[in-house]
Amino acid sequence: MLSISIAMHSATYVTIVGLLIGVYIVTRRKLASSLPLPPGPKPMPIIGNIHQAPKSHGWRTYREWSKKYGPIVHVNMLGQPIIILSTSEVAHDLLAKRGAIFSDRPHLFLATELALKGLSIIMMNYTVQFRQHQRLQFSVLNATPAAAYLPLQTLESQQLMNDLLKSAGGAGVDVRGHFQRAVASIIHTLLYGFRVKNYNDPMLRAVVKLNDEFSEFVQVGAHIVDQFPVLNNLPSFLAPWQAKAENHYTTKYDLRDENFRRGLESDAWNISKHLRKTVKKDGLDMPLGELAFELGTMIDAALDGVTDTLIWFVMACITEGRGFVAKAREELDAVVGRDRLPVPDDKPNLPYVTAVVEEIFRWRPVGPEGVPHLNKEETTYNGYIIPKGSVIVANVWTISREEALFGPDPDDFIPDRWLEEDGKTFKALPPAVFGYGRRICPGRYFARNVIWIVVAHLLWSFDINAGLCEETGEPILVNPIACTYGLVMRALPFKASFNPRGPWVSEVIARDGDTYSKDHRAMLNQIGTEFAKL
Ligand code: HEM
Repeated sequence: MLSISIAMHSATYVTIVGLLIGVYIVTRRKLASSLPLPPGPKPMPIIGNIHQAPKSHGWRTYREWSKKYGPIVHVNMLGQPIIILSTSEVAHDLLAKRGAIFSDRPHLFLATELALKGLSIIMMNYTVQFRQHQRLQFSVLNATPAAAYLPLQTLESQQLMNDLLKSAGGAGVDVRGHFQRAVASIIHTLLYGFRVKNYNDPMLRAVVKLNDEFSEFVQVGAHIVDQFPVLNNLPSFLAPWQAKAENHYTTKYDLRDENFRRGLESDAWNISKHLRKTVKKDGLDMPLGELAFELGTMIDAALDGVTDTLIWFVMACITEGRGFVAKAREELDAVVGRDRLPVPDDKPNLPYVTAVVEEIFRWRPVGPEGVPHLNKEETTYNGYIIPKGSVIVANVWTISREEALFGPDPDDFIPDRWLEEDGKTFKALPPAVFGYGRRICPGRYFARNVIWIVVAHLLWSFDINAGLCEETGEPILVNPIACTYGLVMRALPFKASFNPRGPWVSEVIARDGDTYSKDHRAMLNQIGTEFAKL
């Protein structure tokens, strides 16, 4: 969590030591409350728990802490209280039921710097300005508008099956590029009116690079300036994060501005044009540059969350045995048959496939530490005090593994845990992956829809196995938990092979063939017609 490894001039250290002593004194005074802080590892004077802070993959340590100290843990990082919530109940009690005070975001310098410019919507506090953005998000992402995107999501999934079919028979492919292209194409078509046909498209590569950078910016405590904003007054050669933030901001601004213009100039309906109209019609106080960033935030959130969830599904197929795949196929064969791909209308009759999707979110939540919240007022909970301005981490990794809710063997991929004994009715289990309360992910309907379609198509179409070693021809062993650390948990690159599970698969996929000749403008205009009726 806290990797304060920034090389600094000795003057900086003197400043920091002074600040630490100041913070220690202030913190001690502040905590002279009658109620205790939640339990947690024993802190040292001044530095707090910094010596115990995990250098990376904090969610692993948080799980251990929750076993030792319980569902609500307090740690102190150089005076900054951090509260880690590890059961669904405490996360709901605080982040949802007390949303009025738990809906701000912590000051993470690099991310907040962008937010202050009105450009990182996800890191804005819950202000009037933020709520305008949220209204726009809901207007295009809620369940009803999201349903209008199903035909386009289905088309891109068909294109994906077509792309994967071409790789059949070989040693396997790194799927990230194929999935990124498909997800990027869906979201760029809807937002800006153009499809993305190649994963090496320079625009797509730029978005991916910026997302990787942002994922690092948002780690709690990754930069010492997050704890001590005063350090930002240092000359720029002592404050390397300033150039980093500025460069990130400029690159992002140019990219989003260009895409937004493309959207506005396009002759078909798209979300850029739709939201610009809404802003005018509703008289919202939002300059066009800020609206461009609203759209860019949706692009980033969709690309990361959806792509990585799909990659974890492939990982589950390779490493978690064939049991669930066979069961899903039995259902697909009975309901869909073998002469067409599954379609969204089949969903009510395919509960097991839906349970597979829920299990991916649980087994590998792509944001294992959620997105941090911050409480703007001091409050108490279950006999503990939660100081004002605490960073609140929903420990999604552990919440998704609560045996009391999800049953035994929480580290195993078992879709059946979502269903009652009849195999059809869903249990009322609370998913954690999309966050909580007023900041819950507005893209969750969109995400669930597209992930369901792609997973149903993949299960219907392919035997998915580990890629083969080029020299020996043997399957390459894949570590099912090897992943990056950041806001998003990405599987480390691995190869997977996609072979049609029968001759009918190639026939059906080839029958639709390449989808680029389809008129996506007509599909967009159809969405526009449906929006006009809402
Ligand atoms: C599997 C896919 C996805 C996952 C796991 C995911 C997860 C999350 C989480 C955990 C949050 C923060 C919630 C909180 O603070 O409690 C969030 C926020 C957000 N997500 Fe998603 N998301 C996904 C897909 C999408 C998609 C497809 C879109 C848009 C098309 C989207 C748009 C957003 C936006 C705009 C926010 C910021 C909301 C705010 O700060 O209040 N997400 N998402």
